[in-house]
Amino acid sequence: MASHIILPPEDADENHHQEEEEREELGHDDGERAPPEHPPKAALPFSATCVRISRDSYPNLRALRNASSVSLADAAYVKISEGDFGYVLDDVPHLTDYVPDIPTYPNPLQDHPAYSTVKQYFVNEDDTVPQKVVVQKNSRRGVHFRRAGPRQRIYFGPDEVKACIVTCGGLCPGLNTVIRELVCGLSHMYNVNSIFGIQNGYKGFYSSNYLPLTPKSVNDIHKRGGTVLGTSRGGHDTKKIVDNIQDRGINQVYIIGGDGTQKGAYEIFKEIRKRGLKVSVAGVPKTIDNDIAIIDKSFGFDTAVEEAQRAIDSAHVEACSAENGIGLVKLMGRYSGFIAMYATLASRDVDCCLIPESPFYMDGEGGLLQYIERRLKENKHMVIVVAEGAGQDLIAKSIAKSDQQDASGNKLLLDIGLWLTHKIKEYFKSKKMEMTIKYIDPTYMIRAIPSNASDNVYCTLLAHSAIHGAMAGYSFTVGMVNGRHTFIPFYRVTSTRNKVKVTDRMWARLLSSTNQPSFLSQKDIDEASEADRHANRPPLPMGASHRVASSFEQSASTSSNGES
Ligand SMILES: Nc1ncnc2c1ncn2[C@@H]1O[C@H](COP(=O)(O)OP(=O)(O)OP(=O)(O)O)[C@@H](O)[C@H]1O
Ligand SMILES: O=P(O)(O)OC[C@H]1O[C@](O)(CO)[C@@H](O)[C@@H]1O
Ligand SMILES: [Mg+2]
Repeated sequence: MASHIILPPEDADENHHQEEEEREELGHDDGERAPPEHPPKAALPFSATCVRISRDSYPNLRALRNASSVSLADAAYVKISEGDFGYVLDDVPHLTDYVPDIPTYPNPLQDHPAYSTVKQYFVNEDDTVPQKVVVQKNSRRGVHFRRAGPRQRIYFGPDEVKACIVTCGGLCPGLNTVIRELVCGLSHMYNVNSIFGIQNGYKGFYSSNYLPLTPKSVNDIHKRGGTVLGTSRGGHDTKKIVDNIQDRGINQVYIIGGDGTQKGAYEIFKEIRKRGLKVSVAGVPKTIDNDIAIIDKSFGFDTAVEEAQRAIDSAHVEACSAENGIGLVKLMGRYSGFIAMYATLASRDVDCCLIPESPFYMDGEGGLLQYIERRLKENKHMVIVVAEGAGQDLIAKSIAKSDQQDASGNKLLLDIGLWLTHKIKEYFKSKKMEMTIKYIDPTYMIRAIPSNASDNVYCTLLAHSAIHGAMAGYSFTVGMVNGRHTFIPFYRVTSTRNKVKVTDRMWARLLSSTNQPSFLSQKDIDEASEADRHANRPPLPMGASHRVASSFEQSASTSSNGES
């Protein structure tokens, strides 16, 4: 039988007595809103034995935190189930973990004219999806996530649901499609009529009126770029947000946004759980940079790569039409160069791609300037694609450092495109070599457009999975893992960022397609491998159980969205 492990919360006081421990484990504090008088026993939605690890049975909690990036406070929300042959389920929280005696209802989809004909429409409660699909003969089964999809029984009555939707962070193609499909899906599949839009990001929870949304009012929005709800950075005030959720009787919260937004969603969930509220929180991960951990790909990414082609094509035309012409295109990617890498691979006209994950240098043997000179002498033109986060260390050396941040605390970047243009011009002037450089910065153009056909379908599936999960009482970030939709614990998508691995075959393909130098020394490669190893190490439970820990270690050896 599977065993279910709930790790205890952080507490420095080793002599804390049992009752307080239990209250804390359930996330209660002594704030204004009193927790339920009798903390309920977790009714596990997964057939499992619940093993609560006490301070005695697990004395080395600080070591756990040190060995992994999950804080001990967050460890209270981690749900791990073990099965045979090294099977581990990294489960998501459920309302029954902390709200007692919730009635359940048959899923109305069983009588729905469209869905009831589907054979095996409902997902088996025990279905899970492996994080790692490439295995060897003797591999342990490894880490799994709960499979998304409609459940036979739901935890909200037909007229009970009051849902809200918020979009946060930067724009991304497909935001409006997700909003549309959440509204239409809730209404058409579960007969929910009370749906509200939160305006302008997190701060809209407490500073703006909630916007009533109906299938009619969102009918055409997927054809438009941006978000009809508005978005913003900053303004996340957990207490105020949850006060408003509680005061307005909202019981399903759909949160669309990137890594920062999902961190915010996690904080909201924790506060909701602390207060013992019957509210599901469903995160839909969004980021054009495709840097969200665990998931195969974020929505809007395909559209962005496609749109980037237009800029690269223009750069190529400009470069080919001038004597020693250089076309330079800057694409988005603050910490991860996925858009630049995929746009380069798709285009085949690019001679050099620079990304944040692969350091480069300008001068001397093997440097960028020498490569550009050689390429111009060979081809008479060249195209360079640079991700906005690339080369920031180089700029910082030559320009007085400005450590500015945006409202969410993200570092504001210096313009690598302008800096490169200047450096390249200077170099060829000193060499007295004729050349022309055209710098194209389409950054906002690639994210302000509506999503393409495949992203539209992807957005629909993500929205539907989010709805099914919330109706079934889970709180989670939805995401595709190895081609299957899953419910992923918040802490998993927020604790690391997905990056291009310069030691993987995909980057090697790029180098072979552009013929650019790798700019990497053996030391850089070793450091990159080490960084990959750390970034991939799941933030979990060294020592919670040898079997669990080793399954996590094993899952770390292959990332789901890195290599093909
Ligand atoms: N650690 C955090 N805890 C709580 N809220 C956060 C945290 N980090 C960011 N947020 C909130 O999430 C929202 C969006 O964050 P951010 O601006 O970083 O964008 P994002 O969601 O990462 O999207 P993207 O980077 O793709 O544009 C902001 O309102 C911000 O206040
Ligand atoms: O200028 P804004 O709106 O803050 O957005 C810029 C950032 O947003 C992102 O697109 C992520 O959404 C980054 O690549 C980029 O640096
Ligand atoms: Mg972000």
